[in-house]
Amino acid sequence: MTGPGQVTPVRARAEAQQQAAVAVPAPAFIPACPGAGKTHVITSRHLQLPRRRLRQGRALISFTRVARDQMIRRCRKTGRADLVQAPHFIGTLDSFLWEFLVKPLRAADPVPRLLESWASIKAPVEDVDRVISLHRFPMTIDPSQNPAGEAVAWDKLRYETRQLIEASSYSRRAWEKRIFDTRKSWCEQGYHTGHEARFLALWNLRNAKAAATLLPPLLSRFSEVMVDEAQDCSAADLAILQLLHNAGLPLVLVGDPDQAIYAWRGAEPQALRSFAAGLSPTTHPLTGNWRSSPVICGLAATLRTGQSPPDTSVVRDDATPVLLLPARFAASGGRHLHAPSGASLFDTFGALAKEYAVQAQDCLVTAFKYATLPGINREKPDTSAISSLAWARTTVNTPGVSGEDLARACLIAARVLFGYWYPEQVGGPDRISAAHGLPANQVNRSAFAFLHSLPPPHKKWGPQVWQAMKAWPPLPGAAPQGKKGLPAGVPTVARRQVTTGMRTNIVHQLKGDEADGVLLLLPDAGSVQRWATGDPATDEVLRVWYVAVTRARRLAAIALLEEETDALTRLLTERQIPVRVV
Ligand SMILES: Nc1ncnc2c1ncn2[C@@H]1O[C@H](COP(=O)(O)OP(=O)(O)OP(=O)(O)O)[C@@H](O)[C@H]1O
Repeated sequence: MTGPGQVTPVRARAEAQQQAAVAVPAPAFIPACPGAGKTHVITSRHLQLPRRRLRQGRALISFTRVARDQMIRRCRKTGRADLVQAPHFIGTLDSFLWEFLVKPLRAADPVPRLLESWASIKAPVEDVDRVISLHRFPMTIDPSQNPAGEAVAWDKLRYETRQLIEASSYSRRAWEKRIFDTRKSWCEQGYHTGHEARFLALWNLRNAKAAATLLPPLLSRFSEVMVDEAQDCSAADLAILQLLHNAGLPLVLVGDPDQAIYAWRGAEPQALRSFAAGLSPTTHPLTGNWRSSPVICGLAATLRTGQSPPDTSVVRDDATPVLLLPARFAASGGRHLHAPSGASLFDTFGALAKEYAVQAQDCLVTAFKYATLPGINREKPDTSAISSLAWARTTVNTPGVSGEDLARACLIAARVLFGYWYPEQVGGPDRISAAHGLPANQVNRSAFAFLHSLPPPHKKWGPQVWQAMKAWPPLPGAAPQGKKGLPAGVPTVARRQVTTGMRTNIVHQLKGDEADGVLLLLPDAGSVQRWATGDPATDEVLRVWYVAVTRARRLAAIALLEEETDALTRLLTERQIPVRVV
C-alpha cells in the first residue's frame, strides 16, 4: 500500500484536480467519481472566505441531514465555527428553499413551519371509506407546466397503502381530491413539507412580483450557492436552480450522475448533464478515487454507463479479489445461508474478511431492500401509532442507541400522549406545547419516563398502554375525552434481531458512507443477467449496486444465488477483475 504521505504521480494529479475544483469560479459543474473527496473540495472552498464582498456568505446545500452535519463538523474541526453561521447557510435543499424562497412570503400567523414529512403530525385523509395518513401518498411535481403540475404518485404507494386503496370503493379521483383537500387544510394551518416548499418556490420564482421581493436579498446575501450530491436533484429542483442561475445567483454543482439513485423522485442522470452543460462549457472533473482499491474501482466500472475506464485508485494498491459467496436466501430477514457450507452467510463473510485483516466492525452489509437485511431496529415511516410506540419503547430500552433515535422516540410518545390529553387540538407536539406554554424539556421528560413505564410490547399490548396512559400524570391543560386518542390495534413487534456485529443498512441510506469491507446481497433471480445486459443510464438498480460497491475501501463481496455464481465469475473475469468464489 502506498504510504499516506507519499506523493505519487497519481496522487499529485488527483490533488491538482481537487485544487482546480476548489478554485474554479462559479457557475460551474464538478463531476466527481466515487471517493473523489467531494466533501473535502466543498469544505476547502468554503474555508476560503467568499471573495466577492465582505458581508456576503456561501450556501452549502445537501440532500440529507447527515451530509449537512458532516459539513458543519468539518468547518468546526478546522476552527472555523464562524463559517456555519449567518451570512453563511449550511443545510438541506428543503430548508434552503423554505428559508429563502417560501417563508418570507408566508403570513406570520399561523406560524409557517417546515416538516420533515407529514408523518411528523397527525394528518389523516378522512371522509372516504378508510382513514389513511397523508404521508402515505407520495406526490410529484411536473415543472414543465405553469403553474407546475402536482399529482399523487399512485405507482409509488407502498404495499400496505396500495392494498387499502384497492379495497376502497372510492375512485382514485375521489381519493386524490380528498388528499389534496387534506393537504390544503394543513397548509392553511401553517404546515408544509419539502414537496410544498418546492412547489411554492417554483411558483414564487415564476411570479414577477414575488421574485422581485425574494431575489434581491438572496443575491446580496450569497456570493455562491454550492449543491452537493447534485445527481439527486429532481426535475423540479433543477427548474428552481435554473431560475436562480438565470437571476444571476452563482451556482456550483458537485455530483456523480452514475450515483443517481432517486429516479422515483424525478432525478435522472441525463437531466443533470444537460443542466450542467448550460451552466458552464467546461467542467472540472474529479477522477481520482481516494477511497477504494484498484480492484474495487474496476468492479464499479462494470456497473457504469458507457464502458468508461475505471477511476484511478489514488492511495491504495492492494489486490484483494472480489469475493463471490453463493447463497441460499431466506424469504425475508437475515437468516441467509452460505450455500457450500450451510453456515450463516454473515458468519462466513465475517471469517473471510478476517483473512484479509478486515474486522467485522469495519464491515458494512447492504442490500436494495430492508427485507433482505438482518433485522434492523428502525421505525418504519408508514406504521400505525401503536407500532411506532412499540418501536419507541424498544428504542429507549436499548443500550447505545443514537441521540437522534432517542429524540424520535420521545416525539412519538409525546404525539401519542398529546392525542389523548388534547384531543381537540391539531398539529404536532411543538404547536400544542406552544399553545399550552409547556416547556420542551418538561414534555420530553414526561414522554421519556412514560416510555420507560411501559411493559415490553407484545400482541396484547394495546390495553396495557391504554391503562398506562390513563394513569400517567397529565400536563397542564389536558382535557381527555373518553377513548379519543387511544392508539388502537396490535403492534408490529420487531423480530428477534440477528446480530452480525456489522453495520447494516439499505444502499439508499449509505450515501457518502464508507467501510473497509462491504457485502452486497443480491437475492433476486436474474441479477447477473441484469448486471451483464442492463444499461445503468436507464436502470436505477444497477446504479444502486454501483453506490453499494463503491462504499468499500479494500474488500468487496457479493452474495448471490448459487446458480448465478458462475455467470458473474465469467463476467468479472472477462473484465480482468480478480475474483475468489468461496
Ligand atoms: N486530498 C485528500 N487527501 C487525503 N484523503 C482524501 C483527500 N480527499 C479525499 N480523501 C479521503 O477519501 C475518502 C472519500 O472522500 P469523500 O467521502 O469526500 O468522497 P466523496 O466524493 O463524497 O465520495 P462518494 O460520492 O463516493 O460518497 C475519504 O476517506 C476522504 O477522507
